[in-house]
Amino acid sequence: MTVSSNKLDIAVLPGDGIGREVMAACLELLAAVEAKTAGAPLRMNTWQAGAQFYAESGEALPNATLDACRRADAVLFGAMGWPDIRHADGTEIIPQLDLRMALDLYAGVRPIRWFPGLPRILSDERVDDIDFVLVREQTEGLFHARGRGKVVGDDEAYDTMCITRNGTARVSDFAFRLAQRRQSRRGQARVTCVDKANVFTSMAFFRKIFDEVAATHPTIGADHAYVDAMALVMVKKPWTLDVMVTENMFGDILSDLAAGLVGGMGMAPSADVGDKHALFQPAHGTAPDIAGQGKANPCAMFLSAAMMLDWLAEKHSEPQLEVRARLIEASVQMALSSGAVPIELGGTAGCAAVTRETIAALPQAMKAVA
Ligand SMILES: NC(=O)c1ccc[n+]([C@@H]2O[C@H](COP(=O)([O-])OP(=O)(O)OC[C@H]3O[C@@H](n4cnc5c(N)ncnc54)[C@H](O)[C@@H]3O)[C@@H](O)[C@H]2O)c1
Ligand SMILES: CC(C)[C@H](C(=O)O)[C@@H](O)C(=O)O
Ligand SMILES: [Mg+2]
Repeated sequence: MTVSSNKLDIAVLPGDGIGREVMAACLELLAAVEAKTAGAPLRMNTWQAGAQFYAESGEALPNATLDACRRADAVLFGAMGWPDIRHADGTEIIPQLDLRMALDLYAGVRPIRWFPGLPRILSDERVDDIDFVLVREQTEGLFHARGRGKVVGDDEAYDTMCITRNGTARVSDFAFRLAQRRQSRRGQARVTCVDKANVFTSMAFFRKIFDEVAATHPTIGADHAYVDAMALVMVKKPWTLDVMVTENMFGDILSDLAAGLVGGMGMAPSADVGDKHALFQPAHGTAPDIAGQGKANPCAMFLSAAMMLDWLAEKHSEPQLEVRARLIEASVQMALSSGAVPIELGGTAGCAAVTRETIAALPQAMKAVA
């Protein structure tokens, strides 16, 4: 790690499709933010990986890229995968899953927040209060089956769910510690275990371990919900939710549902966090339907970069990086509420316009953050 030189190394992996477009916009924003603030400079180094790179070179995640991610202080990631580029078994080239495993990024942190001023998806005015975080276990669950699934004859196929004590305990503990930090801001906090413990042994085990961890955090509320019922609550009263922790596949599905509540995938940032490493990426994919058209909403990428700055600020005791994170959030809010409504939300602002307006809002955001 590079704290001694006071520079922080960021491995930048733009990936495929709109991953490249939102990453270019994000690097522009980060440079503009850095030019206006003190604190450690970020040294951005771009590395190859992804489906397109696989099609060209036969490698999805070259060793040089993986090593750079291991060495870096953080990884900033666009999106990877392309529906036409697949392995022989029909699955896709998605090296982000290899990165999650290699760097042991066990907590998928997916915050969902409403940005006032945007056209509402739900008519209820309490959507303004939507502010929850989905914490997704990311190293096991049903994704344990990746590369291990089997087809028997041509009649049956099996993928196996794996839930371990350690995997569940550490992600549950992560969720409670996150709730604790939110409690200091909001006055109360609750972690909901989202499972399917009414049917599956593995899920009853997940809940049992969650309950054991909850007992070690007596000041934070804890409850449970079945994943199907949670899908309903997310749509009917998402403003009641706080922190949720769930199995890998459930978290993948619910996080897209959650993004829909606040405008779409372009509003959903995320962080893949481990004990040593962290990777920051929008929750969305490469969006082949709009790639190359300048229509991508870069806000999720911008907000993921803000999450990276917060994580680096805490890890390296660099409060100026936290200021930069607040600046990005404030300027995104100002750009959105001053009329740069992304195409995804029914507006006319493409990737370039949202980026331009966000950068233009920086001076005003600096006054608000000061
Ligand atoms: N983190 C990742 O890298 C990641 C995540 C999901 C999917 N993928 C991959 O991406 C490819 C496409 O997957 P998909 O279509 O299921 O999901 P997707 O997230 O790429 O797109 C789903 C829908 O959301 C829209 N969308 C997504 N991001 C947007 C943005 N920033 N601005 C505006 N609209 C946006 C798309 O246009 C599309 O209509 C697949 O190859 C998939 O495996 C990668
Ligand atoms: C692309 C895919 C492997 C990935 C996942 O399923 O985790 C994505 O959907 C996500 O949500 O980050
Ligand atoms: Mg997903």
